[in-house]
Amino acid sequence: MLKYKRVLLKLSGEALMGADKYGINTKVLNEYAEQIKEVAQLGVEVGIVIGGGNIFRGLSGVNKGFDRVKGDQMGMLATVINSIAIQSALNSIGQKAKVLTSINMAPVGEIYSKDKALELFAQGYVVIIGGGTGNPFFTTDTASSLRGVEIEAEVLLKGTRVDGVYTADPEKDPAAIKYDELSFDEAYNKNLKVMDLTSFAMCKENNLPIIVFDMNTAGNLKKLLLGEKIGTIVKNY
Ligand SMILES: Nc1ncnc2c1ncn2[C@@H]1O[C@H](COP(=O)(O)OP(=O)(O)OP(=O)(O)O)[C@@H](O)[C@H]1O
Ligand SMILES: O=c1ccn([C@@H]2O[C@H](COP(=O)(O)O)[C@@H](O)[C@H]2O)c(=O)[nH]1
Repeated sequence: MLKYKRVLLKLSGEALMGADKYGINTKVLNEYAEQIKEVAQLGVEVGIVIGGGNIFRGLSGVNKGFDRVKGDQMGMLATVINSIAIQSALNSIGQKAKVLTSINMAPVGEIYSKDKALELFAQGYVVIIGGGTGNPFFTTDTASSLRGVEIEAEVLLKGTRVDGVYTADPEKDPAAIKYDELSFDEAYNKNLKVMDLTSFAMCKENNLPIIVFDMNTAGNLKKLLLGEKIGTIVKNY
């Protein structure tokens, strides 16, 4: 039996690079598409927000002399490129999927609205929301909490390349210890950098639990949706 009927899946842009140094690794892309199709076919309504770190981040632009707002706009466009890639990979394996964008850019995708997203869910589409929040100075983590709350998702699934939330960044500190669960307050107060603070705050205020899990292990997404305990859950207690 399904544990969650409607979810917001946040995918890491950086994880989409796989072992490459830049851009989209098609093997990873296709594996993600297979996992998403598998749960969509079970009847789960899946909204997706994907990052852009495999292509461009506003802050790295600042280091190279770009104006922050322009850099962030470039970053938001990077998330649209990733969104189109996911849509295309899903379509090629027979899964209906559409991109909605937070910035007006038809014909790439229709402009995002809650109503449009729900209409597409009812028609069996996976809905990919590109362009972040549409505003600079935010991240796709915050976009995923915002869209997750808006579409009334039951959970925000953060699929990434680490298998949960740790006491410190596990990619930098081998002594870091994994949590099975923790509260938003703990995550916020300990400044655990797996999600940004704005995103944690938005989920806390709106009571949207987050599960951080390893999206690079095939089958994990399905197991989660069927109720298996994978990754780390962050929620209100
Ligand atoms: N306390 C922590 N626990 C787990 N991961 C952490 C922690 N602190 C930092 N991280 C890092 O957070 C990363 C996961 O975040 P995310 O999926 O947003 O990746 P990203 O590189 O920021 O991708 P994006 O391209 O979407 O911005 C992990 O790869 C990990 O290195
Ligand atoms: O609402 C948003 C979301 C994203 N950005 C910019 O895009 C890049 C890529 O997103 P990540 O979450 O870092 O993967 C981000 O660095 C910002 O520059 C944005 O401006 N507004």
